[in-house]
Amino acid sequence: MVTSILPLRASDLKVRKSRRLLLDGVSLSLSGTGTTIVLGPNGAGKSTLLKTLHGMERLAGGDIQWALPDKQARDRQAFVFQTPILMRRTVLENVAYPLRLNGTSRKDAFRIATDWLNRVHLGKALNQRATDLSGGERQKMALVRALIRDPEVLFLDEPCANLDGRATREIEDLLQEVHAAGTRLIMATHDLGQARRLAHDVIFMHKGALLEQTPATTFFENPMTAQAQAFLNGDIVE
Ligand SMILES: Nc1ncnc2c1ncn2[C@@H]1O[C@H](COP(=O)(O)OP(=O)(O)OP(=O)(O)O)[C@@H](O)[C@H]1O
Repeated sequence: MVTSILPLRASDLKVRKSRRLLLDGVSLSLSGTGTTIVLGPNGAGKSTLLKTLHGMERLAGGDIQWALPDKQARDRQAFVFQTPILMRRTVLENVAYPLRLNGTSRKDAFRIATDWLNRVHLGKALNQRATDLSGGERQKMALVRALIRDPEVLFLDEPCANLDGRATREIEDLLQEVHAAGTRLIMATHDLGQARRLAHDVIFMHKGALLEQTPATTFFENPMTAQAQAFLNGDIVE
């Protein structure tokens, strides 16, 4: 019996907005293990790629196939945005929300949410309004809200942008833990140091095209394309 939504196979994806192709024929496959980091210069299409794979963008062409039917695949994925979406409720209610939607009782949802919040040292903030949290706290809250239904695949779009070193480290530690527990991570970042710390393989995007998908060591030591070499050198990538 097939129980995993992976592998994911995407072929010739095209996404068009305002007559511009934001994804231009992207094909890739993601198997069951590892952490994939999506790199590329500003505007390369990293966010668009993640949102497209998660089913948030309308395809102008191409095809996305999960190993299980779409409904099951959707239920077993989560997405963390660069700027967390906050409900005007308490931290506890925010984190418990996906479980409540799922039909979990209020008592059980609050208990599980409390455990998760303690795990990221937000136990003292349970009853605060989410909107009163700092940037790092908001992102930790968004991350545990995404994790609370134990997704098999977690997409993250620049989750540590604008965070200080300590908050970044806490989030990376949690990501390492959930990866070790079996969650497949696919994450865009601007931070090359973070990419080196977390990546098992790298997708390199440029102008809406996927130029490389290789193991991280190959990418960092021996990138194939001139654009990736320039990017790694800190040059302007044209
Ligand atoms: N709704 C839209 N309409 C038109 N163009 C858009 C739209 N959304 C994004 N774009 C453009 O599509 C391109 C790809 O955007 P995307 O956010 O996917 O890139 P990115 O690699 O994540 O960039 P960044 O690193 O700056 O976050 C950019 O040039 C962006 O300006």
